[in-house]
Amino acid sequence: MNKAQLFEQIKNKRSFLCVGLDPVLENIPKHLLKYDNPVLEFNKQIIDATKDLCVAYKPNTAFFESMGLKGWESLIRTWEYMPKDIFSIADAKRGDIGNTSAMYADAFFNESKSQMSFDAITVAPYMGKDSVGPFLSYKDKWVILLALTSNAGHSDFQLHSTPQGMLYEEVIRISSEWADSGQLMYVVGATRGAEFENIRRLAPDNFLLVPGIGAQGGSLAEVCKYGLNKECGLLVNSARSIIYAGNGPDFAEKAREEALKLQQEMEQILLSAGLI
Ligand SMILES: O=C(O)c1cc(=O)[nH]c(=O)n1[C@@H]1O[C@H](COP(=O)(O)O)[C@@H](O)[C@H]1O
Repeated sequence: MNKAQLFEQIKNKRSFLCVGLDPVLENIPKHLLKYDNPVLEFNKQIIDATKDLCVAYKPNTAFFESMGLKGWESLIRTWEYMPKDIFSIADAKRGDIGNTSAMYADAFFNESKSQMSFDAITVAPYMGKDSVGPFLSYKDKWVILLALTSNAGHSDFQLHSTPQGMLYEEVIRISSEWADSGQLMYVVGATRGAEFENIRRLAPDNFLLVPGIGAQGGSLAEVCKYGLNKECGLLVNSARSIIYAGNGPDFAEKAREEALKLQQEMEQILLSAGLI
């Protein structure tokens, strides 16, 4: 999916919500345990309940990898089940020397090898251009580079001063020479609302993947104040606050109610900004 198609979807659905699919077997409703693959059933029902309200799904691969063979199967089947007009993000946070990154890229982009072909993957920038390049060589796919993350530990490295500015600013400045805003997005945590003005100066046209709304306490209004651009430019992710809104037989309806609240808030923001 290209940038224009993503923006079209945002306008049509009046939403820039990304639903995080981070299933934990112990937390999913007990009545699903009778299914052969409870995690897959959980994901399918969440997708059915939210697909008209969100523009992206982001399974975090850790939640699948931790379940071994069955987990990989759940990830593949979940990807297959996602409507293909919805942006799909493999939140895998990969990055290694070039020939290894090429294998990671195949793992999430090359359907003929791995049975999955996500639209985007999250990538750690730490190892530099030759580690990110193999992901970018898939020209119709997106790389979402970690810039300023939502966790407390972001200050350990990302806020360190360099002669040119903070390290996360360098990540954005340097990486923006590797690909344009049609292929490169950045992760910026919602918990860093005040930094969005600065980030938009460095990356005016890139989409930003913004996790940290909901369970981590980030504010949608604060993110949007400076984060919106002329093509919306934001994919705001929430996982736990949506997928675990309920844990009884009506969990999917509860998830929908939470997603709807966010979609309605987003609709007002898009209207106020004159984007719809
Ligand atoms: O890359 C990410 O998605 C990510 C980056 C970041 O800085 N913070 C962050 O929370 N995430 C992911 O976003 C999701 C947040 O989930 P909730 O806090 O449950 O909404 C998890 O899958 C995290 O791994």
